[in-house]
Order: sequence, then structure tokens, then C-alpha cells
Amino acid sequence: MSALETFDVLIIGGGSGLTAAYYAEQDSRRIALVTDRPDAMGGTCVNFGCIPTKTLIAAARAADAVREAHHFGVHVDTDTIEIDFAGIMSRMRAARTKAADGARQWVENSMTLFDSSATFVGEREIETATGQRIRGERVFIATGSAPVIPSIDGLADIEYWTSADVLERSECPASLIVVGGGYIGCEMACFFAAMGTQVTLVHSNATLLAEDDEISEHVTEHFDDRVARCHGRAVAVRQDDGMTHVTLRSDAGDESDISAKALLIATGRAPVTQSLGLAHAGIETDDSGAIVVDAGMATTAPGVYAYGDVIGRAAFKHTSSSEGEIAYRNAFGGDRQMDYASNPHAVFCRPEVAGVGLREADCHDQGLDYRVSRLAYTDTARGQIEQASDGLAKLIVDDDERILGCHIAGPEASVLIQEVVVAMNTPGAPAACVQRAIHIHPSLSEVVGTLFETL
Ligand SMILES: Cc1cc2nc3c(=O)[nH]c(=O)nc-3n(C[C@H](O)[C@H](O)[C@H](O)COP(=O)(O)OP(=O)(O)OC[C@H]3O[C@@H](n4cnc5c(N)ncnc54)[C@H](O)[C@@H]3O)c2cc1C
Ligand SMILES: NC(=O)c1ccc[n+]([C@@H]2O[C@H](COP(=O)([O-])OP(=O)(O)OC[C@H]3O[C@@H](n4cnc5c(N)ncnc54)[C@H](O)[C@@H]3O)[C@@H](O)[C@H]2O)c1
Repeated sequence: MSALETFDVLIIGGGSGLTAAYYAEQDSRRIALVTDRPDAMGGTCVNFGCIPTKTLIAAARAADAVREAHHFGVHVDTDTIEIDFAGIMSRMRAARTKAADGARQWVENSMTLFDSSATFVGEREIETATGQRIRGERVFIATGSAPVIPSIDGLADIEYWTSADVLERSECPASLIVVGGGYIGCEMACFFAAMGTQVTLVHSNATLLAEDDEISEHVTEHFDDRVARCHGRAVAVRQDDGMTHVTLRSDAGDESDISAKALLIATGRAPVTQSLGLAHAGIETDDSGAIVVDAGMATTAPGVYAYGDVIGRAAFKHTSSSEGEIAYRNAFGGDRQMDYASNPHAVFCRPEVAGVGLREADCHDQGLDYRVSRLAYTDTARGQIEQASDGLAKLIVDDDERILGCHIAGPEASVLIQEVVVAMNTPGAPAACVQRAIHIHPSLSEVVGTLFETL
């Protein structure tokens, strides 16, 4: 057994683990980073998530814009549009390689990198696969999440894709079944539809996405313009003659079959904690395997913090970055708490979706008194100019006009929501913050301005 090496900071996971590393480097602390994928530095966001998938979505948007240019009097022969799928995929892989290489270079220059999985063997002490023992005065766990593969009859015997497998493709399938109507299912369905694939999206909930009901219904309706939808559960699959057949079961129990050239499974992700030996270090997990942390990201073991997808809260990059900073500050004397009430999210499908705060159903379930205002993008000048008929915004406030939630579907929703996030971070979250602000005319920011004015 090799000697025990001690560091100021021990980080497990090379994704958002790099957030704690960034602050530790600024404080000139001795850092050990242990990651089982040093070849994919930056983790899911850089290599398999945000960066590569949004690079693909950018290509999808370009293709859609060309096809729809005729709405603005610009005519192109849409039959001759050429989609260089292999080129789009290699551009995406180049983007992620550049980002991952940059992250890796910084890591190699700034800390000690251990290329291994980590397993706890004691309090704040881990062992690598080669038997190296490492101890941290402070320990940060950011081991992320992995796809949940549902129990569908026959799935283990056929070829299918997860969201990571999609990124390795160079040939565009003529047809694709996407199982899962959540973030990944909706984004990937839109991408492939724009590439010219015939997409069938299978979703077990009545509507797509788990947004405010009105927004989910609105998005579901607009998906029908470009994607075939099947409401039901995928219960069995089989493959023959180059085709994949999926058996769907409706809520009423009726079964039907659909077929396509390829199958993507996007039915959720679960925290990666199984092989970490957390019990050896007194770190508790909940029933879903997520590491239990308090509002300051502290685990049940002194000096050990966890954040990111592994804690099973809001699995977004911006959230894990914020949690990581809070964890680091608290580990070294701070007393900060993560506030999820104004933590936004966005889905980069079409229409784009963004939300922050409570949905109307949450307000109802919590017995809150609330008021709602709604606005179609086309009720603003720019919404009309852009012919944004798929745009809808919704605001929920309490009796004192404090913002409870805001939900937007439509062009640039992820950008428009940010003004509301800022207002919600203002003590008391008064809607007046946004009402009083002057919005540029004629810009889409008037969607938010007018939404607040019409309260
Ligand atoms: C397809 C897809 C698209 C997404 N798009 C977006 C988006 O547009 N916007 C957004 O905000 N979020 C998006 N997300 C979510 C976002 O990527 C994640 O929330 C974020 O990357 C999680 O960071 P993390 O550090 O918790 O996990 P990860 O980035 O997965 O990092 C975990 C790290 O731990 C390592 N590891 C695991 N176990 C061990 C072990 N035992 N020992 C050592 N190392 C270990 C892994 O190799 C990895 O390096 C997307 C996710 C997916 C899958
Ligand atoms: N833009 C972003 O921020 C972004 C993009 C992609 C992923 N993510 C993150 O990754 C996580 C995982 O994404 P995801 O789309 O895999 O999960 P998800 O939880 O968003 O959606 C999974 C969907 O699959 C459905 N489902 C489960 N089993 C099914 C079955 N047998 N048949 C039909 N439908 C079934 C569920 O009802 C649910 O709607 C997200 O929760 C999100 O945090 C974020």
C-alpha cells in the first residue's frame, strides 16, 4: 500500500468539481483532483451535455431559419437544402474537444490530477484504483449523474442510443423514436427533426416537459408541427431487418407498435454514488442514492461537501456552479445557503422554454393566494415582426405583488427569463422592479415588460 498523501482540498469528479478547484486555486491551496474520466475534463456539460448539444441545436436553428425564410419574403428551394450531418457532428466534437482540452490544461497546471475512480476508505480519505491513499482537509464530491435505463422488455438485447451515444454518430437516421418527453427527449427530437429525420417522441406524461401546465400544453401543441408524438409508456422493444420496433402501452392499457431506424432512450438520470464507498466515511444518501446535504452543501460527514447532479436537486450546470461556490466558501468558514427559489432553467427545444420559481400548480398545492398574468409574444411589436406565434409568457405573483414564478415559451426564452431572475434576487422580489424598468422598443424584452404591466 502506498503512503497516505494529504491535500488542503480533495475533489472527486472533474465536471463541476472544477468549480471548487477554481476557488481553491485562487486561495493558493494544495488541491488533489480525482476523476475517472480525465479524457473528458469538464464532465458532462463540456463533453456530453450543454456544450455539444447546444452546438447541435445551433445547427438545427440555422436549418429551420432557412426553411422558414419564405415567411419573410425570402425564397429558397427547400428541396435542395443540403444538411451536412457528418460535418455538423464533427464541428460539435471539435467544440467539446477544445473546451475539454482547455480545462485539462488548466487542471494539469494548477493541481495534482489522479486519473482514477475514488472510493472512500475512511473519514475524508479515499483510495484510487491503484491503491493510492489520499486525504483532504476538506473534501468535495461532485460525481454527477448517469442515464437511467428503464425496464423495457428486450431493451438489453438491442442497440439503442443514450444522449452520449448520439454525439458519436456521423450518419443521420431516416427515422428515430425518442423515448422520454423531458429535457433531453425534447431537445434531441427538435435537433433530429431539423436534420430531416422523421421523429416520433414517446412520452409517458400527458404533456411534454414538467413545466407550468399551460406552458407544457403550449409546447406540446407546437411540437406537433414538426414531430410525431405518442402518449404512452414504452414497454417492449425488438429489432429486425434494420428496424427497431417499440410497443407502447397507453394509460388505458391498450398496446400499439411504432417503428424506426434508430432509438434514443432519454428517461432521466440518477446520481452516481454506488461505488464511492460513502458508508465508510459516514456520508448518507437518500432513497434515490443522492448524497444528503444541508442548505450549505455540507454532507453528514464533517468537512465533506457535495454538489451538482450527485445531490439530486436541480441538475443544471449553472446550479452546480453556484452550489460549488457555496460549498467551497462554507468549507472555509463561510455561512451561505443555496436558494433554489430563483434558480432558473431552460430547455433549448422549439419553442424554447425557460422558467423560474413556482408553477401555478405548486401555488395551488401550497394553498397560496396568487394572481396570474399571461401574454402572447404577438401582443408586442417585436413578437409580431418576428411572427413569433409560438411565444407565450406567464407571470405569477402573490397578493403583495411579489414574484412567485415566471414561465416563458418562445424565441429567446432563456434570455428573457434572466430579468425576472434578477428581480427575484432583489429582497422582497417586487414585481415593481420589472414594471418600472424601461424596455427597449421594439425588442423581445417588451414581452417581459408588458407581461408585468398587465398584472
Ligand atoms: C444531454 C445533456 C444536456 C444538458 N444540457 C444542459 C444545458 O443546456 N444547461 C444546463 O444547465 N445543464 C445541462 N445539462 C445538465 C448538466 O450537464 C449537468 O447538470 C452538469 O454537467 C452536472 O455537473 P456535475 O459536476 O454534477 O456532474 P458531471 O459533469 O457528470 O461530473 C461528474 C464527474 O465525476 C466523475 N466521477 C464519477 N464517479 C467517480 C468516481 N467514483 N471517482 C472519480 N471520479 C468520478 C466523472 O467522470 C465526471 O468527471 C445537460 C445534461 C445532459 C446529459
Ligand atoms: N437544457 C438543460 O438544462 C438540460 C438539457 C438536457 C438535460 N438536462 C438535465 O438532464 C436531466 C435528465 O434529462 P432527461 O430528459 O433524461 O430526464 P427528464 O426527467 O427531464 O425526462 C424524462 C422523461 O421520460 C419519461 N419516461 C420515463 N420512462 C418512460 C417510458 N418507459 N416511456 C416513456 N416515457 C418515459 C418521464 O415521464 C419524463 O418525462 C434533466 O432532468 C436535466 O436536469 C438539462
